Amino acid sequence: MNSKRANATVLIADDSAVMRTLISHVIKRLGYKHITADDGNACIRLLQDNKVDLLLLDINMPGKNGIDVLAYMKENGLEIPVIMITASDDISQAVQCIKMGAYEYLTKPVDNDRLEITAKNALSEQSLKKKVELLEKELLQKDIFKRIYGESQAIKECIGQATQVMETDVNVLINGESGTGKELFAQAIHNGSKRKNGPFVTINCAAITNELADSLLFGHVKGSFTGANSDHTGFFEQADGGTIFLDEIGDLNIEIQAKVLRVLQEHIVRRVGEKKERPVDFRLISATHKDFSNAIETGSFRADLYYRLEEYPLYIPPLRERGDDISLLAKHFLESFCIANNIEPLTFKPLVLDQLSRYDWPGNIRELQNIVRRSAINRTGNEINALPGFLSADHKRPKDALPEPEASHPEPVTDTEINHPISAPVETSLKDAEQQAIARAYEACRGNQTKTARILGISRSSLYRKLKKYGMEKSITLSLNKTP
Ligand SMILES: Nc1ncnc2c1ncn2[C@@H]1O[C@H](COP(=O)(O)OP(=O)(O)OP(=O)(O)O)[C@@H](O)[C@H]1O
Repeated sequence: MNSKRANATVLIADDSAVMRTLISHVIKRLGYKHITADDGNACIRLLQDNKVDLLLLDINMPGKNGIDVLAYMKENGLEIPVIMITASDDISQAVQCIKMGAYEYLTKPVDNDRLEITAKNALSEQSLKKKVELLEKELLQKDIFKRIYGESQAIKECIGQATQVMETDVNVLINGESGTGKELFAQAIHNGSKRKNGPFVTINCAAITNELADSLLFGHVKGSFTGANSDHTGFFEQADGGTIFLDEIGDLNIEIQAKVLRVLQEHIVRRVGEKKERPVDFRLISATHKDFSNAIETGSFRADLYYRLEEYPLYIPPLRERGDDISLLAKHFLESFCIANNIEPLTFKPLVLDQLSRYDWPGNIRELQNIVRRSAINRTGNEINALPGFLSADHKRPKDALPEPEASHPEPVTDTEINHPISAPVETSLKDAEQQAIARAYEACRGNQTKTARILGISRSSLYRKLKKYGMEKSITLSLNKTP
């Protein structure tokens, strides 16, 4: 017997003790676990408290009857197969139950062989349904993230997190260096959300001036100021039913921040020159490459707005932390370039791929894309064999430097490396101890943030925040680069 089905739990709900015993014997013989309820209310309680795979449900029970239980399951989205057990004069009720979604009905006295077959079929159909749902989800995920290339552990983690959050309506704050793909992720989250058929409105906050902010964000009515020649729908209203993406949110002027906060709290906008309030239904995704902790400390960014934006933080790692993704992306961009420009397929000489992978990519994927295009244009044959002066010397890593950390080439981290006792004096503050622990783990993992976070038992986003908070990111990176 399939071990998954052997673990199945069957709930038997019948007010007759004799029926419960008879059915339990059959279920036991099939190798399934069973629990029993003697009325409809007990059945609902057991459904609430247990993971039930199959329900055998009597129609006529005291308190809530079988039909009430079915109605409860429907209302609460409980998708468990139900086999109705009914007296032979209750066929019309049984038919009603099938219409309400029950899998099958059996009449009393229950024929054991029929019960066995029906229970087995119901469970295997259910497991097949779950497998199909899972496959559909995987296909959907592939489709949604199809523009995001990468096989590294780091990017897979980002896709995993984005998949989890996309079905919800929480605000997402995407953090990462410029050119890492923040906008691509924002779009993917929208495409995978229940708002996918609604608009996706992108605003570059750095480009919004104080004078135009109200009108751009909230709209205006004709004649409300000089030059307002017609009504204008603001960005928040344009995003009604969809997603608004506030890019470079860290650059939003402090005065505008207060206004954005109000809209986030109330989901109401008022156009300039109009008294009427308009409800707006949007989901907010924002992105920044900035360090918010400094901005909050210096008063240039409102803490209350930040906490609203960051209901779910998503950190996109820089390209240099994505190992083999550099070659993978370079080849992808080269192929796309050839197709788009109708030129014969080109390849990279291994030496060039090696040079690309030993570069720090301060401009991340955007920079890689540009360099691939330039090298394709400058090629002499079908193979790209040089990158004439394209890579800035400041960001090249010497040949004998440690390769950038990546999960697909994990550097073994020994217990002794990570389990150094923190030899701090008793009077050392918690903050110092935390800083030391992070520094040790970070160095032991050779700067691999994913591994560091795992070792410290915190999420990547928390690690990222802590590194920023202690101003450690840059100093640690520098010290790692100096490692002989
Ligand atoms: N994983 C990826 N696979 C393929 N293309 C990518 C990937 N990530 C980013 N790109 C491409 O790189 C470019 C930059 O991406 P994007 O604009 O999303 O980055 P960003 O982090 O929002 O940049 P900025 O901070 O400058 O706004 C785009 O052309 C995008 O299509």
